[in-house]
Amino acid sequence: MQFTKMEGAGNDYVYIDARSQQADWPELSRRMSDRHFGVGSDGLILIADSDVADLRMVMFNADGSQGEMCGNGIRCFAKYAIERDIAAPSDDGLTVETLAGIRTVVPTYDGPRITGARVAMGAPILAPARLPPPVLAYPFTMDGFDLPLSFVSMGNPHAVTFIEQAVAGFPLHTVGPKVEHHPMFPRRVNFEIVNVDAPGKLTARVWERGSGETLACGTGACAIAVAARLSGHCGDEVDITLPGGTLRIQWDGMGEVMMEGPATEVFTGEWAA
Ligand SMILES: N[C@H](CCC[C@H](N)C(=O)O)C(=O)O
Repeated sequence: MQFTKMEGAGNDYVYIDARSQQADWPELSRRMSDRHFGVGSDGLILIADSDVADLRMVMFNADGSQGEMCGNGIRCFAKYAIERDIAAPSDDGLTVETLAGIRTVVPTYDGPRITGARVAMGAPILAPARLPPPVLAYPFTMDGFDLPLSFVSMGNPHAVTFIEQAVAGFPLHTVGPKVEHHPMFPRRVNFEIVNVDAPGKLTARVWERGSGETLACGTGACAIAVAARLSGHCGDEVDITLPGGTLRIQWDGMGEVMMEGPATEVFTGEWAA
């Protein structure tokens, strides 16, 4: 089975054209994501046909669970589809059906090559089930750390915390899974820790639901930007520096969140297992 490895700000996925083939995709994501016995990736992304958009993106985390949306992934998805003439973007961009809704991706070019994209990521959802929105700085502690949480959904759930301690030294690999699996989050949660370096300049790390720490998270960066603006840490535009790269996010406090970032094809291969 042919696959293509791509990454957006270091958040790397295996891409497979599934329009005319079927497989046990959750199991394949688990096996292909393994960084020793498989290809090595944060998960699997399928190109599929859609009745309501140019194409449909189906996304699986490394543990085989399905994510509603993937911000870094959708930029690479658009590059994959356009460069292989699977779909042609209109002047408004490529429309992609996801479980979070239809998203529009506008590719950015360096000559003939697509090197990134600008994505309309939808409006944030601030109302978790049983708490009055917006939920900012919800009192929460874990392993002795004070981690006031802001809840933001971009179609997938995020819990964002702003901390004084440098995120680089935070024990994310011990605290992250405990937040991801906390009973407060019946569908688990993506967990972001953030430093406010300066107005409009944030540094963050992400523990992703179903994949562990990734080098970047597109929906997570959007959730961070929304929580930061609502908390007074930034205005309408913010650069979020993650271990794998920097994503530029814009949100005017009302409409859709806009995300800009890179998209890179690394290699193609044949899955033999
Ligand atoms: N782990 C996420 C899906 C991938 C999101 C992330 N890689 C992105 O770029 O948005 C979830 O289960 O909601």
